[in-house]
Amino acid sequence: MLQFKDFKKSYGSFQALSIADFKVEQGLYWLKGVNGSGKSTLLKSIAGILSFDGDIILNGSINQKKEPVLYRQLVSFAEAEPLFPEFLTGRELIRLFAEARKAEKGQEQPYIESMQMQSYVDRPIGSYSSGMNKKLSLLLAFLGHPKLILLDEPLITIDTASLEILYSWINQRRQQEGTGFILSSHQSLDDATLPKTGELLIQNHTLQNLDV
Ligand SMILES: Nc1ncnc2c1ncn2[C@@H]1O[C@H](COP(=O)(O)OP(=O)(O)OP(=O)(O)O)[C@@H](O)[C@H]1O
Repeated sequence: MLQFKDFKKSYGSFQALSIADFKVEQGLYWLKGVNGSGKSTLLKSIAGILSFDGDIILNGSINQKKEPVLYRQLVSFAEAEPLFPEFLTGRELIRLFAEARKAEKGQEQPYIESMQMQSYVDRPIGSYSSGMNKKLSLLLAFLGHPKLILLDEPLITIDTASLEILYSWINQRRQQEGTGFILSSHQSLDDATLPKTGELLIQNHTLQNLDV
């Protein structure tokens, strides 16, 4: 699903991550690591938001640096603490993302309904609570048909019922489209409704795969 080649990410003179050669097979992974270990840095690098040295390759051939448009259509990302333009409504933002990802018309509607966003999706985002904002960011990550969905701290802010809905979205995409997922979390999540392939651990600036 994902391959790192001579990957290095530094902030100024501080090297945050260094991954020589590492492959992540298709599946659902929990990305773990203590505060400051580099989880968000890694996810933002995979998403194409941060610059880095080396290469990240999707599905064996799509190099983020060589085919950035195609790559970004196939990899979506929901930030841990999303910030959106406050003057747009949720639905306006959904339309923008849907167009960029070439989503079919109306794809968002079942997601809006299952997450019970109907009452506020047409209101400006500036009026949203943090949980409403988080649900919107999760929905945006599912628009179109990405091959890989990255969710940074999906468990924070949303309530337990919404978490179950999110799990059902993830399971459905995995079953129907074979979508890959990398989810970061501080908490251990051994939930039978979300069978995982493995755990990725960031330690000492590098990445390990812990088989489960
Ligand atoms: N914009 C930045 N400028 C300088 N250093 C940064 C920047 N962003 C992150 N870092 C550093 O990179 C390292 C990794 O940070 P990152 O936010 O990726 O960790 P994290 O594992 O997501 O942390 P947390 O669990 O606390 O959210 C930390 O040492 C942090 O101080």
